[in-house]
Amino acid sequence: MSKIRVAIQGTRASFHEEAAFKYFGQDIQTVECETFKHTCEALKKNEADYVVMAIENSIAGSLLPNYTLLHDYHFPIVGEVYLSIQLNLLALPGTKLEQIKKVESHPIALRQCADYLEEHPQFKITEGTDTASCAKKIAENKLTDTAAVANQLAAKLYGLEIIDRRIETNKKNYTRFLILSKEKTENPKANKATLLFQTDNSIGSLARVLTFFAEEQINMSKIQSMPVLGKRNEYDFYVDIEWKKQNNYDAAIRKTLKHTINFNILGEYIKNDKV
Ligand SMILES: O=C(O)C(=O)Cc1ccccc1
Repeated sequence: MSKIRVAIQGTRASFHEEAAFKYFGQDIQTVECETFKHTCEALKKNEADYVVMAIENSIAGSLLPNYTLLHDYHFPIVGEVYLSIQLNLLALPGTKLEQIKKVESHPIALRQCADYLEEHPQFKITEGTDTASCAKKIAENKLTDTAAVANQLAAKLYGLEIIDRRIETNKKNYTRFLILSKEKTENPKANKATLLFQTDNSIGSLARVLTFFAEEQINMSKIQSMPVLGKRNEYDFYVDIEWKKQNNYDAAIRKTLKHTINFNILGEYIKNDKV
């Protein structure tokens, strides 16, 4: 049987692939894409079955351009995965820390080990497209003066050595990834949903909707607003909600539908408890 094809932004062994492994298991075919938009295009053109897309990081916050992609492509969200972001300094085997002059990684990863990098002012820092591509470049070009900030998976895949382990500032730092597919799948065990709607620009219009959730014992785990393109004072609200009883969810949706504009359920899926 052919493997599930999963599109990720970046290179094999990046955190996106680690997230894909956590959700689907290791027996998948990773489709490497240059940008997040390319991952959506791969799904649209049937070159992939799923997209794994980071949406939020505990340090860097929401990845706002990815909310725009959710809006524009409208692919159903079929799952989520939280990944603990554990960062290491990777170099060619046998390299000593004293030899390292340059450090390269994804901007979020660099930000997450800011304290460590400040302690080593001799490093010249460069941003790359993803953590794993920086590791791969060191291995392919045999760069003896360069290190990458990346995960253990990248060390293993590209034959690099971890010369400093767990260099992230905050050890409880995580990223939330969404799993997108082309088709909606009914999941009777779903206990979380992402909604997208607008409210009119009047007093209490959003507050009223939030009250419906409270009345139905529904927990709102996140709200993100994004301006509606070309319309001043109008916003799209992306709301994540969690429930215990299906009838509470159904009732809340019925009420919300009546009091919002352009109401959409972007996906109903199983909540991934944080790592
Ligand atoms: O560069 C990577 O490995 C990615 O997948 C992007 C990223 C970087 C840091 C934290 C989470 C995701």
